[in-house]
Amino acid sequence: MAEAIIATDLVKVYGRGAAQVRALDGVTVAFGRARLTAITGASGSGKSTLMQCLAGLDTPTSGRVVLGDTDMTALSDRRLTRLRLDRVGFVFQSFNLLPQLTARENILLPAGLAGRSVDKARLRDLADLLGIADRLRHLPSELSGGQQQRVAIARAMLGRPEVIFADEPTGNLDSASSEQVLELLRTAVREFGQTTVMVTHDPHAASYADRIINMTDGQVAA
Ligand SMILES: Nc1ncnc2c1ncn2[C@@H]1O[C@H](COP(=O)(O)OP(=O)(O)OP(=O)(O)O)[C@@H](O)[C@H]1O
Repeated sequence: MAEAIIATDLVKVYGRGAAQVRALDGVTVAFGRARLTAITGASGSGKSTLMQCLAGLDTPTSGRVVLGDTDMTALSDRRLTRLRLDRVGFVFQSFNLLPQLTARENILLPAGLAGRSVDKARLRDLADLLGIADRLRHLPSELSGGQQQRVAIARAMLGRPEVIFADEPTGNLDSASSEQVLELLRTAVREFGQTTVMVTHDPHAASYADRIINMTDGQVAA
């Protein structure tokens, strides 16, 4: 199957009564395997809500999300947590590294939580590819923002998850570090066939994608 994720008729409503917001207003969209897809749109258009629903971090009010052959919207919270650990990788704007752990320990954390054995050779190769091989023993506070984000990308890639979700991955980076991070996400797609979905409001970041999905008022614009 050429699609890694298929979302059908996704609706997400926050709040009630007069304060009600339809953050997603009937979104149907598919994400191709081994492709880098960017989700763009104005502030408040529903980008983050869509990503949260696709990644199983939030539950849509109605509609369906299918990852591979699994209907995520039919899963219990416990199974959804397990699915995220086993099959999804995350990269966030704020890096989300644990400050008391070294770069290496941060990279290994999801594998530890999932009870997966670690491919040490892959860890070395990834660290080389991402240019952090000599930083692995350092704490996040001893790394630049760009290095921290590359550690977060290594963490997301190590277990070869079916999909990597990146939420504004360059939002806290200077332009040189942003270029590096975007090149590395492209490399992940090209070299490892890693399906990647990136939320960004930056047109330049979106230009690295194979495909751009534009959100307007909770809908995918034509
Ligand atoms: N937890 C929440 N409770 C209530 N309303 C919310 C919540 N999360 C998002 N919203 C609303 O849903 C709409 C879509 O928000 P969302 O964060 O998905 O937009 P976005 O496109 O990612 O915006 P930005 O680029 O500013 O991050 C907005 O109107 C927002 O205020």
